[in-house]
This record gives sequence, C-alpha cells and structure tokens, in this order.
Amino acid sequence: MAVRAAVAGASGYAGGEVLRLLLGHPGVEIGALTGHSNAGQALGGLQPHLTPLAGRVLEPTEAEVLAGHDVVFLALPHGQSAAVAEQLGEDVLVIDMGADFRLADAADWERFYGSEHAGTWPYGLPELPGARGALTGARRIAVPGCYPTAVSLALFPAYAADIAEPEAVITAASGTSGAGKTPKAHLLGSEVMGSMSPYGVGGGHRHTPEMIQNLSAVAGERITVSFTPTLAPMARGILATCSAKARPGVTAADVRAAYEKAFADEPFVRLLPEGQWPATASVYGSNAAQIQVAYDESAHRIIAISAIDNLTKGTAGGAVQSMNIALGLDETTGLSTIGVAP
Ligand SMILES: NC(=O)C1=CN([C@@H]2O[C@H](COP(=O)(O)OP(=O)(O)OC[C@H]3O[C@@H](n4cnc5c(N)ncnc54)[C@H](OP(=O)(O)O)[C@@H]3O)[C@@H](O)[C@H]2O)C=CC1
Ligand SMILES: CC(=O)N[C@@H](CCC(=O)OP(=O)(O)O)C(=O)O
Repeated sequence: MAVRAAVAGASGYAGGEVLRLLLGHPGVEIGALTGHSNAGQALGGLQPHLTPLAGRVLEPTEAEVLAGHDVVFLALPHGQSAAVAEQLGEDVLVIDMGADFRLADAADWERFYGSEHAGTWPYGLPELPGARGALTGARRIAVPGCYPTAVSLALFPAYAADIAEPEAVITAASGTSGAGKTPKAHLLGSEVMGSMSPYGVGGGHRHTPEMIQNLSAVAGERITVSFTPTLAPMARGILATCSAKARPGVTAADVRAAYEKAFADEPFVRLLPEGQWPATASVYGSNAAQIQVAYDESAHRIIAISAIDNLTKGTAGGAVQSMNIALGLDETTGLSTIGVAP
C-alpha cells in the first residue's frame, strides 16, 4: 500500500523538487501541499513543470493540514520547522529539508543561525559511516545542507581511511537555486550572468560547522574546515573542490584505494575512472554524485572533487533516499542516476 506524503513549502524550490521526485515514486501517494504567502494559489502557476499537479491548490502550512499523513516533508525557511514538527505525532515520518535539526552542538547553532537550537535528528546522508543504521525506522530526519552533502561525500573517505591531516580547505561553486526563490539583489540575472563571485568568506558560512561535524565524526578527531562558497551562473549544481594534506607516507595508491573502498557498493555515488572529472552538467536532475580524487605529490595533498545537483542529491533526492531507508523500502526507489544532456 502506498504511503501518503504531504509537502510543506510546496511553492519553493526544495518543495518543488521533492514533488518532482515523489511523482515518480511508485510507493507514494501525494497528499496535502502547503504554502505561506501563496496559500490558496494553484500549483500550476507556481511550479509549472509539475504538470500532473497543476490543478492542486496550496493550503496554509498548519499542523492540522499536515496531520493524517504517513510522511511530511518540510521545505520551509530555517527556524520554521520545529513548531510544525512538534504538533505531528511520533508515528509520522517528518523529514526536514531545512537546517533546524542538523547540528548536534547547540552553541554552533546559536552562533551561525542566531536563534535557539531546536534539537538534533538522525542525519540524512546515508553514505556516511553508520548513517543507515540511524535512519532505519527513524521517524524524524534532518536532511543535510547542499554544500555539506557535496563536501562530506568528497572528503569522508580520506578521514575514514586515516590518510588525511585534520585540516581541510574547500571551495565550492553553487548554482543560484541554492539560495531559494525569494528575490535577492545579488541573484538578479544581470549580477549573476557571465560572472562568478564568492560569499561567506572567512569561516562565516553556516554550513561550515555542519561539515566539521560530519568529517570529525568520521575521523574521530576535530577537523578544521576553511570553506569558501562561490555563486556560479547556472540554475542547479554544486562543484566542490576539497583538499587536505596527506598523512606522512601516504601514496597515490593509498588514496585511490580509500575512495574505491568507500564507494564500492554505493548506488548513487560514482568514483570516476582516473583521468575523468566530475561536472555539474552530468548530474543535472539526478540523484547521482560524481567524485574524483587525485594525489598532488609535490604539495603532498589529497584533492577530492564532487559534483551534485544541489536540489536533487543535495536536498530532495537525499530526502527521498532517507525516507526509503526509514520506511524499509529499497533505498533507490523513485530515484534516478540518469542525468539530462547536453
Ligand atoms: N535550494 C536549495 O538548494 C536547498 C534548500 N534547502 C532548504 O529547504 C528549505 C526551503 O528552501 P527553498 O525551497 O530553497 O526556499 P524557497 O524560498 O524557494 O521556498 C520557501 C518555501 O517556504 C515557504 N515559506 C516562506 N516563509 C514561510 C513561513 N514564515 N512559514 C511557513 N512557510 C514559509 C514559502 O511559501 P510561499 O512561497 O507560499 O510564501 C515556500 O514554499 C530551506 O530551509 C532551505 O534551507 C536545503 C538544501 C538545499
Ligand atoms: C547558492 C546559495 O545561496 N546557497 C545557499 C545554500 C543552500 C542550502 O543547502 O542550504 P540550506 O538548506 O542550509 O539553506 C547558501 O549559501 O546559503
């Protein structure tokens, strides 16, 4: 029997992407769809690519509307999820695509988000060591941020194999959809087209503590992270270039072996053959992550590069993958590694 899923924030980018995936999921029936300023509007005018749902009208984001579903996806701005989630029964699987329940350290939360910490839920990045166990049977799931997904996938194998020093330097380029639909001056077409620009430089980006949390848990020691995001003139995609100094004595063969071991059985992560490089265009609209790793002998550094679609593997695909695990379904149900090209 199909599970009934509601989506709160169905007018936004993350809500739209989870609906796109759920429409192709054989085990899910789509229930209530909610919005905020767009409550009362038909979805067809807000998400015109979701043709089968064009006639559906958004309801207000209220617990009474979301109650009575087996699964509730929350695609709301930061800080809005807890008040809704606490009114939903413990038997309802609540999947938060916002940041509210990702961090374990309340001080980190308060420093980077400036509000009271709501709590910590099982973390929806199944590829991390131990994550599938915590997700199996879970009824609350925190979906990772898009940059932490790309970066954690690229670097955790090096820390799991203890071949990297505990300091990582990361630059990542993201498409503009990562910033959501709400109009912002720096996202105007004339600002973004034909240009790339950094932001959140110098340790200020709120995804930094999430990366530190993930990598430190794998390494068993604190990993420092210097993270610089950049905005790229594309709608979707993240390309993360991550590097860390190799431990003394580590060879190129050790590096390759660590990554081959980490991803050997992963359905959505592909370690590319040597000489091929990840590209955002190759994962557009798919739940795949492409990874490549190189050993820079002269600098004695490990360079790991990942490409994901920020809205798919980076948000809604990760959410559906985690839902599948929580409900005991095949992890790949309703998810594709097939991209769109050219
Ligand atoms: N875009 C991305 O790549 C990623 C996004 N996320 C997370 O997903 C969540 C949604 O992001 P995204 O879809 O990009 O954002 P959008 O701005 O595109 O959408 C926001 C959604 O939240 C609703 N909303 C706005 N204000 C409120 C409010 N006060 N109470 C309840 N609902 C509200 C909006 O409804 P309405 O339009 O009707 O006003 C809309 O449906 C965020 O927490 C974001 O961090 C996570 C990973 C990646
Ligand atoms: C391009 C861009 O602006 N990206 C967003 C990250 C999007 C995301 O995954 O973040 P949350 O779920 O944590 O909001 C940013 O840097 O704030």
